Amino acid sequence: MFGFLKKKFGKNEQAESGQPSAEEIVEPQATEAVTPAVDATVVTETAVAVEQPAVETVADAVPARPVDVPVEELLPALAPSEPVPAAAPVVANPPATAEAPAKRSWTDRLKAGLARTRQQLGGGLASLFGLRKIDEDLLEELESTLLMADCGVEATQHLIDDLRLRWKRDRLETADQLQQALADGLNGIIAPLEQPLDISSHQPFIIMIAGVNGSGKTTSIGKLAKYFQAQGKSVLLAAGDTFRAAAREQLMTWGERNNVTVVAQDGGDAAAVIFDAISAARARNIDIVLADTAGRLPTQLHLMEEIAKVRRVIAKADPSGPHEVLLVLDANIGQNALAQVKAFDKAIGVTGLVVTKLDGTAKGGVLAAIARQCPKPLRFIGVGEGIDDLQPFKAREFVDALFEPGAAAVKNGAGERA
Ligand SMILES: Nc1nc2c(ncn2[C@@H]2O[C@H](COP(=O)(O)OP(=O)(O)OP(=O)(O)O)[C@@H](O)[C@H]2O)c(=O)[nH]1
Repeated sequence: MFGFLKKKFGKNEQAESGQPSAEEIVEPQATEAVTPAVDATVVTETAVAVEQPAVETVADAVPARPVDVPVEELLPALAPSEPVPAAAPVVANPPATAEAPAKRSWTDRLKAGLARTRQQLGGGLASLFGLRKIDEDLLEELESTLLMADCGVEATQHLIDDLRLRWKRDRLETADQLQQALADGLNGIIAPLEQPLDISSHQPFIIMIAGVNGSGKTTSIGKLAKYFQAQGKSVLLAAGDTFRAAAREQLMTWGERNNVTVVAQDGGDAAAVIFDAISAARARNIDIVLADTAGRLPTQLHLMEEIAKVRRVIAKADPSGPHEVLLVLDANIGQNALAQVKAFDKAIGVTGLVVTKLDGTAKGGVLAAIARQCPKPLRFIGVGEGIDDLQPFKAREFVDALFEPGAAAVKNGAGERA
């Protein structure tokens, strides 16, 4: 919490005019393995791209790069002898104990992560259902419970209407039956959000990551890098959060952990870093580019304009890109997520969502609100800080974790209609 505040304050005063000082391509373990010839290809390709007339139209976004500058000057960190900056923490082998909790299955972690929302929803329902008969008063109380779990007015109304219908039509009597009906109703609402990200259409597949300060962008990039690597894909990270000094190091740490190349720059222009990262990825036949961006609030209009520009520059680097614009939402913000989706969508055309920190909140119902009011494919959900704590969203799995079968009856020792 305090760390978050610290970061937030450190970043709100973002300098917009910083120029790049030193650009780096950091390859945690493979620095020696990359031959100068490969590096030269990367830079050459970058230079060629810059020569294209179209790029000149975004000169305001990308610092002008003389095309005849020697390779070493353009991207000095490409030289194999260049060491990783001292400021970059090296976590090549994180302590085994740090990863130990991640040995639990995803289902277990999801259940544990959703404990607070389950307590709000499932537990709240258990106490509602357990001791009384199903009637309109109970439905009314249920409505409040759903609203308190941040399901939002629209989704809540929909769920209650659906429940009333099932209660009468299916003659529901027991707490478990009602809970099951609610689970089915919720599943019906959020199932359309389940649209797994297909990265097979382009190579490199460029994923731009956006969101407000501290929503979990950089952490999610680290987790995604591991996730995609596990699918047999090669990944390159672009340290496009050039405003917060620690963000670059944070990304490098994730790069170290996953043995993934990170293209970074000491300060300077996010668009330029991402542009170069795309060129590097193309030269190296990388499958996926994960491009970080600085956090910003939708109310910071100049920063929203800046991120729109970053998006345009990505399109200059690859006319078909970005192939995915992921908005990272902190589940703790509840209903505010809706405003964030709308604002970022307007600025950069959001194509998918990541909802993080579902483990720290009782507001997991916000997924229902998103599904009803601003449906965007929910690609991934995060339920913890561990590297494996981010996985593709699966509606039924989510609902099952929220409503464990039998919870209502067990919790109260009585599930039958009174
Ligand atoms: N509990 C929990 N913490 C998370 C999750 N995802 C991210 N975090 C934490 O949230 C904090 C902020 O994450 P960052 O990845 O730095 O967020 P960011 O959006 O890159 O931040 P800025 O660059 O400041 O905008 C870190 O302490 C993360 O460990 C999650 O799913 N659960």
